[in-house]
Amino acid sequence: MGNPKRVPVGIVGASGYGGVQLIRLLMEHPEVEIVYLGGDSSAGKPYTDLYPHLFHKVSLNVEPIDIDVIASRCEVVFLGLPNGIACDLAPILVEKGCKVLDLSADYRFKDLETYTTWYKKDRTDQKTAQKAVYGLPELYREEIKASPLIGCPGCYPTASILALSPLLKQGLIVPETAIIDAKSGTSGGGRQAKVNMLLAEADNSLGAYGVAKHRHTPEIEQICSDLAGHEVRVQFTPHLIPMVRGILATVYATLRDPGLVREDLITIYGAFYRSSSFVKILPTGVYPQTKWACGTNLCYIGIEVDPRTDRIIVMSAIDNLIKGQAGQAVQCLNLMMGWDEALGLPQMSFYP
Ligand SMILES: NC(=O)C1=CN([C@@H]2O[C@H](COP(=O)(O)OP(=O)(O)OC[C@H]3O[C@@H](n4cnc5c(N)ncnc54)[C@H](OP(=O)(O)O)[C@@H]3O)[C@@H](O)[C@H]2O)C=CC1
Ligand SMILES: CC(=O)N[C@@H](CCC(=O)OP(=O)(O)O)C(=O)O
Repeated sequence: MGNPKRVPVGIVGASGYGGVQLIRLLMEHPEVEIVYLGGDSSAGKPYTDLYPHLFHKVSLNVEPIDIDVIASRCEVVFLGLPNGIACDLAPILVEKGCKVLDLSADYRFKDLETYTTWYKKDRTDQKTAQKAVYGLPELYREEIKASPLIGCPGCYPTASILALSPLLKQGLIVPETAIIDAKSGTSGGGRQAKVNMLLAEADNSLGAYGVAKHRHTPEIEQICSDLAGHEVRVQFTPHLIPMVRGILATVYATLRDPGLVREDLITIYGAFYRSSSFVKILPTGVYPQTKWACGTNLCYIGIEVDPRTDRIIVMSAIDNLIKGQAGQAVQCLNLMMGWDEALGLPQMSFYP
């Protein structure tokens, strides 16, 4: 029997990287109890068949995805599934009174036409999608508190948007000049086997992919447009880098006022993120490394200005599986439940 005071939580897609990261975080969270783990091909297996090192922590089996079972047992449901599946499950779960946090792209877009264009899936859940809030607490804290359904951001958008937000909100850059050059570790691609993620393919190499067509572009543009108050287009290029965890996004943009120096911008960023304890603005001349963020829910931001080109260069580092995925979802849950936003979320990496 579990502690009856804890909130019963289910994880659908528990066998994936997002799922196992949620388990790690939620097992240390004082207010919740995991009561359901759901999967597809892994259904029926003891969870520790999939992640044997957790044998002393997790005794649950993976169960088939049965919406009535999930809704009857869980007050909160995390969906860590491939894109295009949550939109069939979330409307029913929300209708049955569950709070839902979707890790996929299904509830990130206000405009479902944009979703359909990029994700090639027609949607019939417009009513549910309207209730969804983009799960980036640093920008939408109050909206998250009031919503039953959170569309948690993608990993690249989290790093990129946190780097650009103060600039766009305060009109400090020419928005169309923004270029995002981002690198991700291979866990960003999930646990399912893919040829480009084989050690022999990815190790000792670095390359771009999805150039001028990655699906995170419209997601980043949606939030940038919201911040700027008009439509914004950005150039986003992701790269796969031979490490397991972490994203480094380096963002370039032209400053409207060439008189601004890096110390001014560090002050502006510090003020913008004053109430956001997970965003760490680095001091003058310090640039972030992914290792500092790995294992934490932090986003480290370093700022530089090149007076020869009048460009600002903002470097943003996160752990793609924590601030870029499972940790951010737990941060949102804390807000939805009225708990301390930082509850159960790690703030110190294992570095060095
Ligand atoms: N990895 C990352 O850095 C980030 C990922 N995301 C997003 O989070 C979501 C989960 O990602 P991640 O954990 O990496 O993915 P994984 O590939 O590691 O896991 C996918 C999960 O979905 C289940 N699944 C696969 N196909 C189906 C299906 N047809 N029906 C039901 N369940 C299915 C799998 O179950 P089984 O194993 O039992 O078949 C598994 O539990 C994705 O939408 C991803 O885009 C968001 C931010 C960052
Ligand atoms: C390295 C790698 O493959 N990364 C993934 C991004 C993961 C993610 O955040 O994807 P969603 O928007 O689907 O949630 C990719 O580029 O497809």
